[in-house]
Amino acid sequence: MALREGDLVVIWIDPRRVYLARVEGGKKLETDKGFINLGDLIGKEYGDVVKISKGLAFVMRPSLDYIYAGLHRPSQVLYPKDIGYMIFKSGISPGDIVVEAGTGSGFLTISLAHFLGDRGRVITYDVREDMQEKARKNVNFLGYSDRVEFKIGDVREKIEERDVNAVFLDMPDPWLAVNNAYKALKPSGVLVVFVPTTNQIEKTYFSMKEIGYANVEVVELILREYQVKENATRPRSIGVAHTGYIITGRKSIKGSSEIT
Ligand SMILES: C[S@@+](CC[C@H](N)C(=O)[O-])C[C@H]1O[C@@H](n2cnc3c(N)ncnc32)[C@H](O)[C@@H]1O
Repeated sequence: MALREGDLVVIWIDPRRVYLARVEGGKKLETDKGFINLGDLIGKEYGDVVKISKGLAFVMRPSLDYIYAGLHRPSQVLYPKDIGYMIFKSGISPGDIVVEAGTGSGFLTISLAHFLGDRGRVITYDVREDMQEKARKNVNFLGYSDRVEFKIGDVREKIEERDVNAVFLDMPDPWLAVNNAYKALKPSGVLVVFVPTTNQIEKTYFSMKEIGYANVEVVELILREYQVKENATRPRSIGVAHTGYIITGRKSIKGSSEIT
């Protein structure tokens, strides 16, 4: 289908130059490899290769991986390998309602909104208004504003929602919020927590067990990227060595003391 004014596109020049933009008459995307007039994309199609001032660019339909690469990130963000597993373990489906804290740059928020679809809803809390303003820009830019509700609030003190399908916590002291998450969840709903250090695991794990979560598990996902060269294919020597740990558990209405 031909591209129209307002369509979202990924402009791929090379692996280190991937840009997220909207087709817009009179607007330019400037890069160190040349510029592209975004209005010139009207009538082109996803998959086309177009001329830019100093070479060529591939015009792609935005998928979550390139949306991720193209957005601004004012805070430490979750990595795709962790987000993928967190969504998988949460048991959520399109159309579900989830609560999240903290919003940060909104990368998990966006991934959840993308996955939950038009009928789904993400209620995202942060204590910092400035963080949410930046995340809101990312959410609006992607056209997901109807799927996301921003709330300023400390989830250690209160989570207003009830009967939600899943709660996601990426904040410094999640063990102080697991009780409020328990109250917010539907029976059998899943709490998913991300923490970067091992001392946070123990505090979170034992708080969850004490409150009555069942199936409490902790994992770390290790991702290794490869460079592929003839007769020299091997793991890349640079990359992200550590991200964090994922703790998951389900709300059990009877309490989890007899269930491990
Ligand atoms: C590491 S960032 C979250 C990044 C986010 N998951 C992403 O992928 O972009 C942590 C955020 O938690 C917020 N935060 C810290 N304590 C909180 C609390 N008690 N309640 C709500 N938000 C909190 C911080 O202001 C910060 O924006």
